[in-house]
Amino acid sequence: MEIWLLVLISLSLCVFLKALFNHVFLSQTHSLPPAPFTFPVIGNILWIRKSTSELERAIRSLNQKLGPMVTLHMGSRPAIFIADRSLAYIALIQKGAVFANRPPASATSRGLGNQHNINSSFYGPTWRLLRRNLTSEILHPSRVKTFGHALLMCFGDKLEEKQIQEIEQVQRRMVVNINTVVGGFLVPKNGTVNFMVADIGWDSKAWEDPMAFKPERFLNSEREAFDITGSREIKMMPFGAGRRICPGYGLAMLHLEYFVANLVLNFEWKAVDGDDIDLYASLGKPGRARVLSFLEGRIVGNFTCQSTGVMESNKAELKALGINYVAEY
Ligand code: HEM
Repeated sequence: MEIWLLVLISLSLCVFLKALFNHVFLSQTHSLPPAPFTFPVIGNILWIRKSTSELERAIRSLNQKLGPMVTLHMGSRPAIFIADRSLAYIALIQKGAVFANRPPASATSRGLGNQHNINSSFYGPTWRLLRRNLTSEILHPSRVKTFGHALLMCFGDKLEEKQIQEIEQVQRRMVVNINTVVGGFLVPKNGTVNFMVADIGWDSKAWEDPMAFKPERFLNSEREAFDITGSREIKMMPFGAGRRICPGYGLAMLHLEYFVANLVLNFEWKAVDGDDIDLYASLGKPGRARVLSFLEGRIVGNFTCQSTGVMESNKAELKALGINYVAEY
C-alpha cells in the first residue's frame, strides 16, 4: 500500500477514535458547570423572559456563588456562561476550532438571510469564503485607505436597528459541535457558550485598578500597542477572540482613534476643578500633546481632520454622551 494512503488512513482513524472518545467518555467522566436550582419548565421560562441586562446581573451573582462557569437551562440546549479570562483563552484560542461555530438561527430570524452572512454562518466553507472575501477584498489595509467616508457605514445609519440587535444577540455566542472539557467541566455537544465580556475585562489580576480611566495602561514597558486579539493572553475582548474575532477590528480601531483625534484637535482639554488629573503625567507633556503623541503614526494620511471649529453634529453627539466642551478651537 502506498505510504501516503497509510498515513491518511491512520490520521482518519485517530480523528474518528478521538471523536468517539469525546462523545462516549467525556459526558460520563465530566459534569456540566454548576447550575442554580430552578423548577423544571417554569425556571426555564423565567430565564428566557429576562432582559439582557437582568440576565447579566443574575449571572454575575451566580458567578459569585458557583464560580466562573455556570449553566442555565434555557431553551432546548444548555447555555454555558464563562466569566473568566483564562477559561476564555482555553476555549477561544487553545480550542479555537471547537469554539468557532454559531448556534442555528431562531425561527424568527431565519428569514433574515438563512445564516448566509458572515456573522451568523456556521463554521465551514461558506463562512471561510465570506471571511476571506471580507478580509482580503474589503478590509485589506490597501483598500481601507480608499474608503474615507464609507467608514461610517460600518457604524452609522446604514445599519438598521433590527440588524444591530441581531448582531448584538449572536455576536458573543458560540455553539460546540463535539463534547469538550473546559476548566474541568463538560461543554456538551450542541451546548451554547456565552462569554461575559465585561467581567472578563475587569479582572484585577490582569489590570491594576480595572475601573479607573488610565489610557496608559494599554502601553507596555516597551511602549508597544496592546495586543487586543488576545492571541497570547486574554485581558479584555471587545472584539471577541479566536477564529470568529471581529475582522473589522483594525478598521474600527482606526475609526475610534480618528474620532478621539478629532476630539483632541477640536477641543481644549482641562481638568475639572478639584480633579487631580495630572496632564503632565507619564509622557511628560500636557494632555493634548500627550494624547496626540499616543496617536502619532497611527492615523493614516488620507483622513482629513476637522481642525477648526466644532461641527453642530459633533456638539449634539457629545452632549448626548454627557461631554461638555470647554472652548472651541
Ligand atoms: C468598535 C467597533 C466594533 C466592535 C466593538 C466590534 C466587535 C465585534 C465582536 C465582539 C464580534 C464577535 C466576535 C466573536 O463572535 O467572537 C464581531 C464580529 C464581527 N464584526 Fe465587528 N466590531 C466592530 C466593528 C466592526 C467593523 C467596522 C466591521 C466591518 C467593517 C465589523 C465586522 C464584523 C464581522 C463581519 C463580524 C463577524 C465575524 C465572524 O463571525 O466571523 N466589525 N465584532
